[in-house]
Amino acid sequence: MEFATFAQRVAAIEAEPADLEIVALVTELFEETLESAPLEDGNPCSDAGHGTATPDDFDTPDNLEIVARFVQGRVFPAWQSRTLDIGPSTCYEAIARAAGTNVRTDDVEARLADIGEIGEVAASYDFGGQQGLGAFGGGSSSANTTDGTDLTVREVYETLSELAAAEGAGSQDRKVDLLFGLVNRCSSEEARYLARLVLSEMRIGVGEGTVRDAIAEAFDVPGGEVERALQVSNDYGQVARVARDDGLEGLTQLDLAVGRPVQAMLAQAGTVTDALEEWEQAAVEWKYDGARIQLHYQPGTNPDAGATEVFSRNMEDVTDALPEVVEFAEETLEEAVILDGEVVAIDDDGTPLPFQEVLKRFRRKHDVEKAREDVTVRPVFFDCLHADGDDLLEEPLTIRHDRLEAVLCDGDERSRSPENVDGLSLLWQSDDPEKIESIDAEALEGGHEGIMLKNPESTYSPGRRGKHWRKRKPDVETLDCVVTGAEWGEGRRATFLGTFELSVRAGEAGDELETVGKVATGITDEKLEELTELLEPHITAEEGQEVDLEPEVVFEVGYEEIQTSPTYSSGYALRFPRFVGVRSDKATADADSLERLERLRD
Ligand SMILES: Nc1ncnc2c1ncn2[C@@H]1O[C@H](COP(=O)(O)OP(=O)(O)OP(=O)(O)O)[C@@H](O)[C@H]1O
Repeated sequence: MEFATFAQRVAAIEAEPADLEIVALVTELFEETLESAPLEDGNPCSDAGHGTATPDDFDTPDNLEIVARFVQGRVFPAWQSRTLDIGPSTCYEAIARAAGTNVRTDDVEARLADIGEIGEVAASYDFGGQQGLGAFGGGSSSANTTDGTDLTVREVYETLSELAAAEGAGSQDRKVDLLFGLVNRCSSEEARYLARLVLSEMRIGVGEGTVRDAIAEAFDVPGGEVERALQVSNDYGQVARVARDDGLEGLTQLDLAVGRPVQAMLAQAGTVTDALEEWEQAAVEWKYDGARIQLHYQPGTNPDAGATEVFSRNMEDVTDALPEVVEFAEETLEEAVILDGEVVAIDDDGTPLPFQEVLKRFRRKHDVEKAREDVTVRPVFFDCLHADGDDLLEEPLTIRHDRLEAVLCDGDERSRSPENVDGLSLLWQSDDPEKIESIDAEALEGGHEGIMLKNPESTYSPGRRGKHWRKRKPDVETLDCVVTGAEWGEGRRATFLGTFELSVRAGEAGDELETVGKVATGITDEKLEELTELLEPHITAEEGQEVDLEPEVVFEVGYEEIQTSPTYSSGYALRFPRFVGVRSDKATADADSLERLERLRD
């Protein structure tokens, strides 16, 4: 499929306001991939991610798989840790180079400050005159060869894969060269969507539900089964291809794979009364104050050679940052498992430390051993999604928990009481509010955050913030907001960013951002320096003291009240917002939504 055709279809989708029509247009787009040229042989690119995923995951993607991801603004499957790792400046530089010898990166940035959206900026240049300069980029990629043929979605995918693989010295130059090679072959319209794709800003209103419905429609398979297949595979491309090639039967055979992370099940805020009203009994667990982890363990042929991978709740690979978790897995586990849990920082006595301590370790890439000396972590597991070939998502919580307990203690230890099983989160079942209150008090006393109330009968729903898991914390609710702008301080604080603009997710697909306020209180000078260091690389435009920021960093903020307000684009404002911390374990997609803000207001 030509990239120009893709850009044209996507433009029509973007212009369409009605949800049902959008599904119809995405369905047509998927059907159209069938008519486009079949796979070229000998394609050098591999879809391999890492670890122990099944061979299915290593297939070379075809047009449908690529398009099913591109249309959602993704290049690679959600479960892969692979990223393009392109900052906005790389993209601006490639656009400037392709736009002509007299266009500089500054010009692109100036247009962005003016227009406010990178797609529109890219589309405002004419790249046609540069066709003969393809070799300029010096890359070997097909995108850099200018044989006069039109750019295809496959070439875009291959070049972006090559770009993602660039590492080490000179890799940034290589990325610019490769991207330049692509932009150079684009029409203005193609450049619009290419720029948005590489900066993860597709935002055409196509959410996960739209793609699910379009796959069901295009290949005549039940939506429910598509949904299940998406949950276990976490790959829209693969599910679309299987639905097309093997229909319903193929979809039902898609299973979890050790090494391929699954989206985490999430919780709502809740009370004991609500839980007991809805369920006969509640499963009660401590709410550990750490960071969510998903552990994948595959035993090796020799007992010491098991493969362990640890993922964050964003499915990022955090294995290297958490050697204690790897050691725990190697010492404790014997069968292939996928476990869901929390990694908690502890002091020398094993008492839990506050959440901010875990973050010092969580995504660390350098000096892990040194950091380990300063902060010790330990894993606690509360769910088992897969054990020894059995997928357990459809099993009730109590069965999954029993399996978890069995996995965490070997044969001899089975008789031990659960309290003594290392790494096991305890679970009590009760219909007695007083008993639950006493578990809560015990949790708080033990340094935990509160309790979780879970429906004992509930299945595991990846990616869902449903009613079956409720969290009960003594604090008032906080909001996790995306930082979309900031202001340089004054006087003593002139070199620090000081006031931070906060936004929540909005729109049908949750991929738009609307502002809700600015936070400036609750931040020490030391913290401001740290935040400036964190945010400065994400500045996209500056005017006077104000800066625009790429939406990459999530702040947890407290507030006294949510008011309606014409000042911010969401229509609401946080009253007395207060900085609580950086949620470095969260991506923009995990930030709170306008819908939640409205719910909290009620
Ligand atoms: N026993 C437990 N069962 C499930 N989740 C737990 C448990 N103990 C701690 N947690 C943590 O609590 C989180 C559930 O709350 P929620 O889904 O709202 O996540 P969140 O947005 O990170 O919320 P919060 O800021 O309250 O942690 C889980 O993601 C997990 O990290």
